[in-house]
Amino acid sequence: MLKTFGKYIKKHPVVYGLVTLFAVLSSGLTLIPNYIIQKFIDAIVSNTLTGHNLWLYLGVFLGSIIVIYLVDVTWVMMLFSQSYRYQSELRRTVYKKLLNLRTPFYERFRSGDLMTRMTSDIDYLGDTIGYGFLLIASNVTWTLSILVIMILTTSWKAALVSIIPLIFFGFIVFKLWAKVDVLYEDNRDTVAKLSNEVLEVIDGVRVMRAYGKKDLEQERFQTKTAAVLQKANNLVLYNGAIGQTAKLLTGLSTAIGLTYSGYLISKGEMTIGQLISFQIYLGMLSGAVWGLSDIVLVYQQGNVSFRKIEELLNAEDQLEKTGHNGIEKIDSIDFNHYAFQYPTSDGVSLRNIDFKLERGQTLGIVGKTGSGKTTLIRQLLRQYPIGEEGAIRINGQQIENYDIAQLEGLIGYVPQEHILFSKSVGHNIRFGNLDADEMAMAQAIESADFTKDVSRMKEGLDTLIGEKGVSISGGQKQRVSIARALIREPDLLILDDSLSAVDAKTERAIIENIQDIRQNKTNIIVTHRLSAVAQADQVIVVEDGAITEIGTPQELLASKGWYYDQYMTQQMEVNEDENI
Ligand SMILES: Nc1ncnc2c1ncn2[C@@H]1O[C@H](COP(=O)(O)OP(=O)(O)OP(=O)(O)O)[C@@H](O)[C@H]1O
Repeated sequence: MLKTFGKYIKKHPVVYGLVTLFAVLSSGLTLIPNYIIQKFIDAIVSNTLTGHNLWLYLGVFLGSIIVIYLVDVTWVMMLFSQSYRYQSELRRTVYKKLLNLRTPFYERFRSGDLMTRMTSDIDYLGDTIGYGFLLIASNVTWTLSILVIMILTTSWKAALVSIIPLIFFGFIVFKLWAKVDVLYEDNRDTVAKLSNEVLEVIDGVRVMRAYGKKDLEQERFQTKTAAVLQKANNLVLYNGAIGQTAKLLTGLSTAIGLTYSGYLISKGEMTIGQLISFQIYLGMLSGAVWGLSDIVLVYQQGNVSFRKIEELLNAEDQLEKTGHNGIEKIDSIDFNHYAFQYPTSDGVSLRNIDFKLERGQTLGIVGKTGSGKTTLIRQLLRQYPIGEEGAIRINGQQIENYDIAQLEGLIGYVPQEHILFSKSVGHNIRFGNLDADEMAMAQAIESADFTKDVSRMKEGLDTLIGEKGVSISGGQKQRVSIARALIREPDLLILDDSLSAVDAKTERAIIENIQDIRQNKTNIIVTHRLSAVAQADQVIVVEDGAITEIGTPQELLASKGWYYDQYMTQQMEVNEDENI
């Protein structure tokens, strides 16, 4: 951490140079009022105080206080505004990293943990570089200045005797160093787990209520907060122990100093003014040492957060690096005896996948739940490392050779779980193509069969849809997501079970619109409802990660396999529905 901070400080030499200069200046100036008090008392005791001297002392005293105030305000302001700048720069860097990481990374890190890193950890780091620098700059220079002035203007013997307990305090703090680090990490991790719990509960609050688990969840939460409290108490115990030890030892230091000073006065080696001044210095020294002990806590807290942020910044998503070949359009997609296994899985999830899709064609992917349909789609989206067996080729070249961002730019993907932002309906659709004009918006909305829904909304496209689209229906969410993909006019459109929440008639209308407006573009439709792929050029049936049937819908019907059985069952269901 210190190395990284050092680099940052070197990058801003003017700010930190001035801050250090002002801190040293302030420490030096802070000693002036005390020195004036010493002079003033000695003048009274020795009966040498004149009116001129009195005004002089008062002037210097007040003047130094004002200058100290101005110097302190300036350097503390400079220091903290720089540490806020550090926080915001770091937050931007971490955010950029998060945007670049892919699925395997997000399977390893939980949302609550990531939130804690983005918020408290970055805050702590900002505090460390700000408050930590302040503690070092002011307390170290202050401690040294006080010691020097004590030795020079009061009694070096009394000064040396009095600092013995303070040296002992430094030793205790050093011993507790490692323990405090462990406690901080423990405490922080428990808080991160709790944040995760809160996020999950908020997400699933409706399910929880529906299952009558509110009280149970409350109890579980209480247990977790009790654990957080326990960890916090451990920390408080150590923090308190350090603080109280500091108080005890500084008290001891004062007592030793006072006794020894009394002895020196009786021997005529110290004046009353020096004694009072010495005691004030000793009080200041105790404060400075107390501040130095705070450095340990600030450092340890910052260090724990630093490790968490470093872990994020160094994280890999286990994906190969992006290729460098550019790609402007997708003319063909070719899976060649391709196999894939999830990094976290024991078994193979796709085996011997072999098919070819030409530009302008529509491919239907069907099969039982959990058979591997989404897994197959994820390969085209490069969400996971490419499997070691076989190949995926686009326009005849291995997919991994292409620049991922360019490839992503050619694909419009509508996932199973609809991710909507808590903004307006219009914003969510336009997100697919920020340059789209009103005509393109209207066209995409019409093709997604969403025009009527918009006209029924009081605020039209400006209707706010709340977090995760809470204020619109499941079918509406699906159609907003489809409109968002269509407005992009992608070379390849992938609908991953994206029509499950709309009725058969709406589904038919959307599929017809898509085929109509997307001539000469490629579509992949993953579905459980076979009617959605009845017009596809090619359909594959996936079972247990392998293609078991492939052909046109008519060919699959004729071969009387799974597709045929499923088709007949679904036809019967449709007939029953129509008869009701
Ligand atoms: N991230 C993952 N890590 C490990 N295994 C996974 C992961 N995602 C899915 N799987 C496994 O891969 C298999 C295929 O899952 P997939 O989601 O591709 O099925 P699917 O055919 O799309 O199912 P559904 O029709 O229910 O959406 C399942 O056995 C599933 O448990």
